[in-house]
Amino acid sequence: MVYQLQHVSVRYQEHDALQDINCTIEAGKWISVIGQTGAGKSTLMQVLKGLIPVIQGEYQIDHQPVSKDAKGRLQVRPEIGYVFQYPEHQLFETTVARELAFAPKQQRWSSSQIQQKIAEILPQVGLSEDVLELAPFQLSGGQKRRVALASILMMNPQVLIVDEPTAGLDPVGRATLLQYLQKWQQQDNRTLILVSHHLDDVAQYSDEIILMDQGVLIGQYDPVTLLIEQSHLLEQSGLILPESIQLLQLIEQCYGQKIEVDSCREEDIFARILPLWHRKEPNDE
Ligand SMILES: Nc1ncnc2c1ncn2[C@@H]1O[C@H](COP(=O)(O)OP(=O)(O)OP(=O)(O)O)[C@@H](O)[C@H]1O
Repeated sequence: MVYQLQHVSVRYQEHDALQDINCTIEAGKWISVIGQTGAGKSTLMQVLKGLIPVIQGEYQIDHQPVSKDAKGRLQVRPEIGYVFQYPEHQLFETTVARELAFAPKQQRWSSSQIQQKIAEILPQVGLSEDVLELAPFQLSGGQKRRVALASILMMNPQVLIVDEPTAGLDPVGRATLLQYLQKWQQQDNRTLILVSHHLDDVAQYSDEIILMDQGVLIGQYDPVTLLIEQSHLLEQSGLILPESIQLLQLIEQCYGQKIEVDSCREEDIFARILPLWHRKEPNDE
């Protein structure tokens, strides 16, 4: 599947939330959307999911225009799973098992189909069957978020939008959740769209990054192009570079030498920095 926005604008009352957006989301990739608060990230995601209409421009799926009326936009929804920011606020059933079964029951799945799917999904999000009979309010923040994610994965979306999934989680919880998302995405050529303020997370996992600023799409880049070669764009948009890349820049300045990198993953950056560090003192030829 290919999702394309062509010259799309969205307005809330008098405020332009998205202005003349062009972007292409291709299947099988991890695409991150970054930008400061109010940049238009969630609005862009709602357009992709078909939740809000575009006032100008066109939304196409596999080169076919998506109808602008509510009925046409409804057809987009099943194939795209959307985990909202703070999804735990949307857990409303009395037990986790009932929560996970809710949407499949609406689609008239049999009980055994539901049980089979729950058994498949729980380990994918790092939950054990022990949580099934617990009430959502008995779970930790991280567990609630995983239950919310599991309830969306139950319906087999091929595209998953996750809006700030790591907000409020500690570093271990963040890494664990993102690793589960990566495993999910890498199976079956799936597409994951991560909305995030955390450039560290984005640098670690993305195939492509969409940078937004004040309703404008600044560009869609691979991580090395944006975080290394065009890092001034991030600074202009008020975003702070990951610490590993700040360190890379500092070492380049100290040694007066450009360090070539082909990945923005923290471990790959350190693998390039350390040999130079061990070899010589700064500016000591
Ligand atoms: N329902 C709405 N009615 C009016 N204005 C809105 C509405 N939703 C969003 N906006 C405005 O549109 C702009 C873009 O909002 P959006 O939520 O898309 O930004 P964002 O980048 O996702 O921000 P955040 O990182 O804080 O979630 C903001 O100025 C916001 O105040």
